[in-house]
Amino acid sequence: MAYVNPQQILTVEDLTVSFDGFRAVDGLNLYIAPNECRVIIGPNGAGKTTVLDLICGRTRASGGTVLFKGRDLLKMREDQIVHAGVGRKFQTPSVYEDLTVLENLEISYPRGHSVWGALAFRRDGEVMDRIAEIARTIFLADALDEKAAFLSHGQKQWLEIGMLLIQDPELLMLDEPVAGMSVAERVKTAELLNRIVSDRSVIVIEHDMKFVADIATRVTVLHQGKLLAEGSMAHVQADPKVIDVYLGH
Ligand SMILES: Nc1ncnc2c1ncn2[C@@H]1O[C@H](COP(=O)(O)OP(=O)(O)OP(=O)(O)O)[C@@H](O)[C@H]1O
Repeated sequence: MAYVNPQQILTVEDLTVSFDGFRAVDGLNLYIAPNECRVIIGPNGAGKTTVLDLICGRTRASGGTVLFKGRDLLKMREDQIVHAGVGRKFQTPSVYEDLTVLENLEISYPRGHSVWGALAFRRDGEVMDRIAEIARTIFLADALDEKAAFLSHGQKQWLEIGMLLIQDPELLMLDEPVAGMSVAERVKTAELLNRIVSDRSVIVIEHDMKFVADIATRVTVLHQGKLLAEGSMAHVQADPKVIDVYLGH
């Protein structure tokens, strides 16, 4: 059994992946605390999305360690990682357009792994209470019967976050969640993330620095697959290396 540091929910050490000899992520260390919102920033191609792909099992690492509550994620399949409590949202929203908000949340409700569990699923009180709670959290309580196709882009992003939240992940990873959102939607998304982080840790990849300032507990700056800087928003914003490769552009 690996040593579990209660100060960290996720321990990433010396994480490396090479694509045909090119190191997209190169010896990365990352330590995520419970109830932390960590924002990863950096120029295009820095390796940000690849880091999330490695943590969620979508891409296989060439080397290093990824421990989630002491469990070695690099030895687990993508579905096992989800089941262990790691949720991942990709950049483009992937909701079921033909289903209503309620149905999208309902099919995302965890109900065990067996086929029988899925078949025996009922809209019981517990499930409906949870759906109502999540719908309030994602600002869609009044849109439960709306088909997802008719939602705005921002609302689709929130719905997808809700589909992850209903599984109650202890670590939620979001890739550019406010891309394409209006200013008002960005403000509400920051409010949403600040609320949900009281029950879990969140890792967000983001380019909008106003949004980063609104949500980040700490900021990690990647450059060419390596850690360039880390700390509070004020700390990384004042770092000449960060200004040079990213913020100054
Ligand atoms: N499966 C892959 N095969 C080959 N190269 C890849 C693969 N995935 C990522 N890369 C390369 O790794 C580098 C890092 O890509 P990644 O998408 O992680 O960067 P990023 O920091 O998320 O960039 P952006 O801000 O543009 O999304 C890029 O040069 C990319 O082309």
